[in-house]
Amino acid sequence: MKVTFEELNRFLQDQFPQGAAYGSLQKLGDGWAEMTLDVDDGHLRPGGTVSGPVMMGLADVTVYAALLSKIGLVPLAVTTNLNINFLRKPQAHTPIRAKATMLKVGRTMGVGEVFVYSEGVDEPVAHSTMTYSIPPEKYQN
Ligand SMILES: CC(C)(COP(=O)(O)OP(=O)(O)OC[C@H]1O[C@@H](n2cnc3c(N)ncnc32)[C@H](O)[C@@H]1OP(=O)(O)O)[C@@H](O)C(=O)NCCC(=O)NCCSC(=O)Cc1ccccc1
Repeated sequence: MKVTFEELNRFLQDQFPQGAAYGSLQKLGDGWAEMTLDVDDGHLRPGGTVSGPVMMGLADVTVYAALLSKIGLVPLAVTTNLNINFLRKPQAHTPIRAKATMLKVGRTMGVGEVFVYSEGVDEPVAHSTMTYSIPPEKYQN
């Protein structure tokens, strides 16, 4: 593991303070991460359900966290592909939780998957796969 929970949390707070709107880091392991988001009125769409971009944003930053656990604090690692299936309707005003796992991390790219859950419901509300591009060393800081 290239970074601890505390180091990554500090990095996110310093470099990406607006990221709190996407979710907050809860757990970090070697190649995996969990983040949650407290759902409020601003996250809802017509019909009173959590909007797709909200779930997608949480999924994206959770894979970012899982990737950084493997490669260290690399700000310019960027998403180049994201597929998502919205599987079930999340509960309104109930936190959503994302659990991301890296499937492969190479020199130039990382592939991860993430499940999104609505708290209190066992089955996932969304599933996403993502590819991140890892910059060459000269662009890593
Ligand atoms: C850069 C690249 C991924 C690849 O470029 P291409 O031209 O296809 O390939 P090329 O190899 O020619 O490279 C050209 C030059 O670029 C440099 N280089 C720099 N960085 C990288 C890198 N990472 N990967 C690779 N290269 C990198 C590289 O060294 C080279 O420099 P050089 O000519 O040798 O000196 C491009 O397709 C792109 O930017 N796509 C859009 C991605 C995007 O916007 N995603 C969404 C926002 S992120 C998000 O939302 C998630 C999030 C949000 C918030 C918080 C957490 C997570």
